[in-house]
Amino acid sequence: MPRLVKRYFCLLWQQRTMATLGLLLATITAISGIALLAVSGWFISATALAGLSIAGAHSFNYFAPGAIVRGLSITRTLGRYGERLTTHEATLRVISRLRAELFGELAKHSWQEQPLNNHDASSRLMEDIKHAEALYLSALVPGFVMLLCSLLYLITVSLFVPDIWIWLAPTLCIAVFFMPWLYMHLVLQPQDVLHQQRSQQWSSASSLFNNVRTLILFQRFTHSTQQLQQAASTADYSEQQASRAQQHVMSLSQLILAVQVLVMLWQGLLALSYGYIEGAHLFMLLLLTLGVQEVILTGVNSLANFGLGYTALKRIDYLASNISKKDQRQFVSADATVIKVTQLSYHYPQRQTLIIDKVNTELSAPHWYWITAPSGHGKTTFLHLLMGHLQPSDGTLLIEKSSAEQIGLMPQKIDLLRGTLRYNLCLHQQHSDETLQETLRLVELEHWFQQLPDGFDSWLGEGERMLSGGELKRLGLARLILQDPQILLLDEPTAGIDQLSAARILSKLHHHWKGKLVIINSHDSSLSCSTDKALTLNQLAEGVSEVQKII
Ligand SMILES: Nc1ncnc2c1ncn2[C@@H]1O[C@H](COP(=O)(O)OP(=O)(O)OP(=O)(O)O)[C@@H](O)[C@H]1O
Repeated sequence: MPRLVKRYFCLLWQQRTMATLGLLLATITAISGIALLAVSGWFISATALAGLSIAGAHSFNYFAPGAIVRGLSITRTLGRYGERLTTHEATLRVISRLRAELFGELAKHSWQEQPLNNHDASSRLMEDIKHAEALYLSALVPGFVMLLCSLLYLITVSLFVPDIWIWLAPTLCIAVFFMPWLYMHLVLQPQDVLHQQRSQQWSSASSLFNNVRTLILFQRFTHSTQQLQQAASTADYSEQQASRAQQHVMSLSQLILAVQVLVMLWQGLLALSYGYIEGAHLFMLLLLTLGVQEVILTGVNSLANFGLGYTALKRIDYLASNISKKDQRQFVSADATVIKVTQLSYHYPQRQTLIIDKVNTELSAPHWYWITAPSGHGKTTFLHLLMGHLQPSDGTLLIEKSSAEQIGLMPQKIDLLRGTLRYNLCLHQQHSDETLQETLRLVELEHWFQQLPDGFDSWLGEGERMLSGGELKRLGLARLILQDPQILLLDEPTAGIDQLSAARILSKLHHHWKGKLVIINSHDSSLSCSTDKALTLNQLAEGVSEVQKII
């Protein structure tokens, strides 16, 4: 059994009192509903028969059945309220724990390795979580009620008409087991595929709208809209198929239930002709059959929902167990900050070729290392391995006299958060205005800062004040300066900044980060200082690379 399925039932077990009470009340509600229909039907027909003669009308006991009908009606109402309270409470408790655990696991996801954050994948995930959460409320409760009511129905009718269960059991089994299976395969699974198609369509449409200008510029707009239309008509066709299948399955269900009523009527009439039962009882049994069928019709979806929920949990489990890799970097105490890389190899899960292959090197503070290599040769990948965002396929990364918190990365692409400049610089940390001003001076953003209307409280981001490419890089550097880690990893820190400014900023940072270990990915090693060291990532053969210390 998949780990998450076990975990789900474990969480449900923790709420067993509430969940069992919910099941019990749901069963009581359903049974009293069915009984109400049957007894009131019998009561009406028995009263009518009694009313045919004066003696019968006088001798008939109206009070007992009347009280039973009233009692059943009250039980059903109370049961329904109680059931809602308990089942919803239990579901809420299980869901909140399950969601917290799932999102906790997903937070460990290595976004570099699997692009889970794209619309298709996240929409699929949300749909799966929804199906999984519906397990108790939409599958277990109605499924349990359906099975129990069907069993009690068989026992009850057999008490009145012996051996009738032999005739009714096959149709009941088809309605209870085969129809949910059919419903899942013909209706729910195509609907699942449809959800995928619609979400792909949505992401293509949003990509189209976001890139209208580029597409028009390259004269590909008409082509893209045609593709979108094609995707839309495929999804429309799937939707038609799914709704047609749903109609067919529902008609088949009705047919099976009609057969069940006919079997009941046929066997009941036979029993009546042999004098085993009275007419009023036969009428009651027929109403009982109709009542049970209502429960079965709701239950059919529930067993199908169970299948969907189970598959969804299995899928999330697979995802979670494949993404939460343990940090393989080893941190040891020592006198100096050193990174020892031994036989380090890495390949992205989607690709078989190694991006980094058996790399051996030692990088120590207080030095600046410049990694230069042609584009696409794994420089960024190497930094993400050092940062712990990616885990090595092979080899070891030993980091001496430092901890995971003491390693900071300035990524190639600097994201601007929609918020104030202070928020964008501090990222939820506290720094005085003097420190922020000093930092802006280091990255030469002080002139830009002076033009801001509200100083550090000026809003930045889409629709507000945007920064140029070079200014964004400086903001990224400023964030790292404020974070102040022991080991600094800089990915293209000066791209987009003019050479003179870049040289000035780096010279200031050399002074500011004195004593630290700095590793830079850059295509412009001419900016390096005479004391810096260079590393080249040489691609030796297809997919084979090596870090080589050349100075
Ligand atoms: N998330 C990913 N999934 C699969 N392959 C990837 C992923 N990220 C990068 N790659 C591939 O790994 C290789 C190395 O990429 P990387 O970004 O490390 O190169 P780089 O040397 O930093 O390039 P650049 O100088 O252009 O920034 C490239 O061929 C790239 O296509």
